Amino acid sequence: MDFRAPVRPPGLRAALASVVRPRYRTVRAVRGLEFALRPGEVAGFLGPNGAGKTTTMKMLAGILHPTAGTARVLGRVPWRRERSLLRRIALVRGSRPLGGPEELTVLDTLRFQRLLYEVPDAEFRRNLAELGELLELAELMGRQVRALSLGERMRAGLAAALVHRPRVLFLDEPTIGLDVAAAAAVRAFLAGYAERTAATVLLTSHHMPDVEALCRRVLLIERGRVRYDGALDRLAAELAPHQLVRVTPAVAGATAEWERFGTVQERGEGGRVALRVPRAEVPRVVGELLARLPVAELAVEEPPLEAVLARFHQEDAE
Ligand SMILES: Nc1ncnc2c1ncn2[C@@H]1O[C@H](COP(=O)(O)OP(=O)(O)OP(=O)(O)O)[C@@H](O)[C@H]1O
Repeated sequence: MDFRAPVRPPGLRAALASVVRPRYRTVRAVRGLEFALRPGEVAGFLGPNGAGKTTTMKMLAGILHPTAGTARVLGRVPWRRERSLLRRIALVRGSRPLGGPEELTVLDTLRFQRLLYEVPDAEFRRNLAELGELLELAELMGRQVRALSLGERMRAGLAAALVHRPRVLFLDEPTIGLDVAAAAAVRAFLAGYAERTAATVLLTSHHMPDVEALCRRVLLIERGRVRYDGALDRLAAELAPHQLVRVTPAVAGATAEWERFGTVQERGEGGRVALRVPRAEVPRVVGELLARLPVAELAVEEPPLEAVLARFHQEDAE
């Protein structure tokens, strides 16, 4: 997917010139991206800023027409915008949870969605009752959208996106900007929704708790291409060249020359340490530690996903 982006040099003269003779450059946002989701699957779609996640989601939701390539959602080409498809999918953007006029109340916004998606009356009332309860919308129904906080907007936006019971859900950073409790509530709601309705979900988020709560499979993209497609719990093993070896000495305060075994990452009470050890050397290091030191506890862990991705994103940017 290429964008034709205007190029505007700084300065008034250049700004005027660009009105008369605009110049453009081509931005390649997504290239050769290939993946398929099984029905009912909930997959995380990860990658650094600008990797092409939102562009991909917009194409799959029928909002953007790609300059090359093809895709199918529920067997249809999304950018043909067939009503039968649009009525079975939804895109929720955390940065803009509710479209439509801000003067409408939440209830009117939901009614507007009902008309747009031609949801039969009985089904609308049933879905509304369920979503209203799960998202605690009772107090918000009569309020104007413009007066809602970000967290309230997100709850109302989810109800608006789900009132037609989409089979496929594209979630673009659904917890962005939410406080810890609101983000946890949205996560719990989404996990419940996916399980109850068996919807297929593609989720982007820079918050690992979202991904860990919802997805067993993740796709990691980098500059518009798939870099990893597999189980979430194998992602760290795939990307991180080291593991953490946590050691608690049997005798409090007993130390070793830790630097001989790895890089000390943390020190705790009673001489506890966490060592960063190159993956291939972990068996040898564990063997040596056990042989040389009275050890009360020893554990080998994958490094935290946040740290692994942060390092990966940084390398990608370099
Ligand atoms: N309308 C546009 N015109 C020009 N370039 C665009 C346009 N939309 C996106 N891009 C560019 O395409 C690339 C991919 O952007 P996209 O928004 O898909 O990334 P993303 O992975 O969703 O990033 P983030 O995590 O920051 O939301 C970026 O380089 C971006 O600047």
